[in-house]
Amino acid sequence: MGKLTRVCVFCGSKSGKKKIFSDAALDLGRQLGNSQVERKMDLVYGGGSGGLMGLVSQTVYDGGSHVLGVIPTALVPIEISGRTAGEVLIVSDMHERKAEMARRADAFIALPGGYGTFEELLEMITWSQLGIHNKPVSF
Ligand SMILES: CC(C)=CCNc1ncnc2c1ncn2[C@@H]1O[C@H](COP(=O)(O)O)[C@@H](O)[C@H]1O
Repeated sequence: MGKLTRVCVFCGSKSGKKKIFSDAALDLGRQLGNSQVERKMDLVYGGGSGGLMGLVSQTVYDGGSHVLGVIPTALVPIEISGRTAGEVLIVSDMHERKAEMARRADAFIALPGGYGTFEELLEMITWSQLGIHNKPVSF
């Protein structure tokens, strides 16, 4: 396995009811963005500006790592309100979004989320099982 430089994080478009969810998002964001930490990495994520997605992306960006959000055109008005942290790649549909996220990342991490997070995580696990990629998946 090559060096891990860019991680894809799947997580909720909402913050959820428990503080522990946003604590986990902040903690991961700080580790990825912090140059003092061995795990400093760039971020690929779903591009949303709210919920845990917004929290992780802003924290990684504030820490100084590169952030790329990948979002389908149709979801821009739904998942982006106000400013997003870092660069945004607008794609045509959900399939392209997942394919771009998978292609651009060296590893995948899922944080708490809803059905969307679950779907993304399971797809990366099944792609690994089928040998479509050989990248670590953690949750
Ligand atoms: C059309 C199609 C292929 C649907 C498959 N379903 C999905 N595939 C990929 N990402 C998704 C899907 N459903 C929701 N998401 C995304 O997953 C992210 C987290 O959603 P959630 O808050 O965990 O809920 C959101 O950005 C949401 O847009």
